[in-house]
Amino acid sequence: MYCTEEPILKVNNMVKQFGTGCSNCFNLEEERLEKNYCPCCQTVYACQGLSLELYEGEILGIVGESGSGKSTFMRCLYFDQEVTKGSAYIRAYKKGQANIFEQNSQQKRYIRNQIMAMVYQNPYLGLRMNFSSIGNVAEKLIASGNREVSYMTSRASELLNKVKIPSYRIREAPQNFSGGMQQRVQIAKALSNNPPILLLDEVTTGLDLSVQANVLDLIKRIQRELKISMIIVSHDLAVIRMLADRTIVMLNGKIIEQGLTDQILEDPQHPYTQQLVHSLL
Ligand SMILES: Nc1ncnc2c1ncn2[C@@H]1O[C@H](COP(=O)(O)OP(=O)(O)OP(=O)(O)O)[C@@H](O)[C@H]1O
Repeated sequence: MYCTEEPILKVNNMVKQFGTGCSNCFNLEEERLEKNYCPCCQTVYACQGLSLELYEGEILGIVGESGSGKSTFMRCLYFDQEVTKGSAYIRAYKKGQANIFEQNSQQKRYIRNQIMAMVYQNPYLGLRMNFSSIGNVAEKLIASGNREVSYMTSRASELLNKVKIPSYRIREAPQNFSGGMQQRVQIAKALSNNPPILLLDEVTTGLDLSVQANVLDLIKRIQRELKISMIIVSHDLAVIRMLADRTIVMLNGKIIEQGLTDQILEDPQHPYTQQLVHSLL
């Protein structure tokens, strides 16, 4: 299925560096490639030329240890940070003909509202904690031009219902909710404008195991129902195993292995991936 279709998202050679670099950065490339920073000037090369594709209706998992560059990749893709170099094209945006990283801030806002949505590990980044939950979802609808109160109320209630926030609590602020509920409100908010792409960054990290399982089930159910394409980032291969059709393994800002999730789990090629898989057993 995935090979014959045009991808809905294509990222080419994304580079993100923190620091200005020095003349030694590239002379010491071998040494630097072993890590993700230049030992001379300490510039961090968080993403070192990442290229990937996302296909319609699939869940793509990105796994890697802390510091491997997963979150930086997501933040750059969602314009929370500016890329240093690279391009990305989305089929639903200008028919995939425009590099989204080169768009002006108004266009980037449009892409964040209509084309992609993000669920963050830290709900404080995705929600206004002291607004009502229904207000949080409505905010995203307003940002995309909706003004009709009755529509916004019914759409927000429908989405909060979908993520199993009890109807008698939808006017409560997320600051009163448990971690799992806050993540569910974030998911409802992210879905409000029916984006074709959903980005999920360590969304279950820090939650109790049973709460984690509920959120993962919810993500799976939503993907099945809405056929939305997702990129899910986690340091936990068990999370990726449960959700992802395809998996990318990152280390030191680079992709070291990728393939169907089953393939990666059954026959990991890179020593780091082998270590990850063995730690699951
Ligand atoms: N604002 C920043 N300034 C300098 N270095 C940064 C900054 N943000 C991230 N880094 C560095 O970039 C590298 C990649 O970080 P990133 O957070 O993307 O990794 P990660 O795989 O998502 O890990 P984690 O799950 O722990 O966040 C790390 O070496 C990190 O220290």
